Amino acid sequence: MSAQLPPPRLEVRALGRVFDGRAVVDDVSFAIPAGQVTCLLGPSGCGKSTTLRLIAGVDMQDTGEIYVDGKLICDTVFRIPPEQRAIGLMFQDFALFPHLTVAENIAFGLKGDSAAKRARVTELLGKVRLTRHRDSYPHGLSGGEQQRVALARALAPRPRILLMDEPFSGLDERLRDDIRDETLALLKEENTAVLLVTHEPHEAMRMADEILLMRGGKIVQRGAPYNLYNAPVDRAAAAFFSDVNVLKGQVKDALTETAFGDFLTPGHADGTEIDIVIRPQHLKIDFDRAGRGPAPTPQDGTPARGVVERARFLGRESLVEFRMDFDGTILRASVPNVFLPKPGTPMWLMIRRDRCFVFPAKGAGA
Ligand SMILES: Nc1ncnc2c1ncn2[C@@H]1O[C@H](COP(=O)(O)OP(=O)(O)OP(=O)(O)O)[C@@H](O)[C@H]1O
Repeated sequence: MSAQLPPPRLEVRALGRVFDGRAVVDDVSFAIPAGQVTCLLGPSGCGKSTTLRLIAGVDMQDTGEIYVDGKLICDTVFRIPPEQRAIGLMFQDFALFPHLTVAENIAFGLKGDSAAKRARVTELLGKVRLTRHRDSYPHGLSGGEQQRVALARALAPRPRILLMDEPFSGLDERLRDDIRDETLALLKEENTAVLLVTHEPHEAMRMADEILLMRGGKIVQRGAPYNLYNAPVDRAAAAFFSDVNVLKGQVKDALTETAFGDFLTPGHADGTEIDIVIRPQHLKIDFDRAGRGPAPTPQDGTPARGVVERARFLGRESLVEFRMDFDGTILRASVPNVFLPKPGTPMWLMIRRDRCFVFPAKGAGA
């Protein structure tokens, strides 16, 4: 007999919320199993926090259902109140109780006998490395320490699901990556199902098992970070994760001609406007040899000449902007380490064909 998979910890089906006649959350469906971190990623105003609020039960959807461990907790008529949903919450401002000690803050949502409560608080204090701050008050702690108290408090009652709304945005930029990594390790240890809302692609890439990319109330793409970065559904999805260059062209006989050679664009009618999208790190640069550039290759197509407009050192890499001879377009190339050619220097660019994304210009998603 085959073992049956448990239902997902959290499942939402066709969730919708309308404000002032506008669908702010529009047909959103997803599921999160135990131990998985899912990031709801998107620009400001796309409906991330509203989705979280519906799941938390502080707002009610107009359409759709929410399930925890396969049990319906809310549809448009039936609704389990927020405090009975076994859902933990953690927000940007941490919302610690200032008049309670660290241990009392962590114990706040715990039920049961006091020995069990004390044991759970002691366990979590150890896990978030705050044992020596047990009797301190929140105002005496650093931002990172306060974040760890908030995390411990949210996890203390062993919620089935933890909802996190921009939980790192109030922290010092230099600390954030370490705190993200520590938080992720603890979430995995506790085997929690996590829905984390963020507008930062870097954070989603670092934290998520699965990313739900949201735009205009809808999930436009979902998948592992690698897949979203390397196979975006449209130009806006590509541009959400990094700066991009866009070459424009028009389909003729299943090909799109550009200054970098022809691209195969099958399945598009003649005359369709095409965007060829390429990230700056996938441009190759070569020197100009008396007006000549490198030979074309199947991988990189035809080189095109440009002139350095400006070059900046950004730490790990240098960003060089070129004004291209073919039509004055500016293209940006990212080069590891220090590469700072002088403005006006002629150079040749090639684009890595295997790293280009081809989209019809209509429906660019922007
Ligand atoms: N109670 C409300 N009444 C009317 N409009 C609302 C309400 N709550 C949210 N909105 C609108 O819904 C849209 C989505 O808001 P939401 O807070 O979910 O976005 P978000 O993606 O979380 O953005 P941010 O990262 O800026 O918080 C916004 O245009 C917002 O103004």
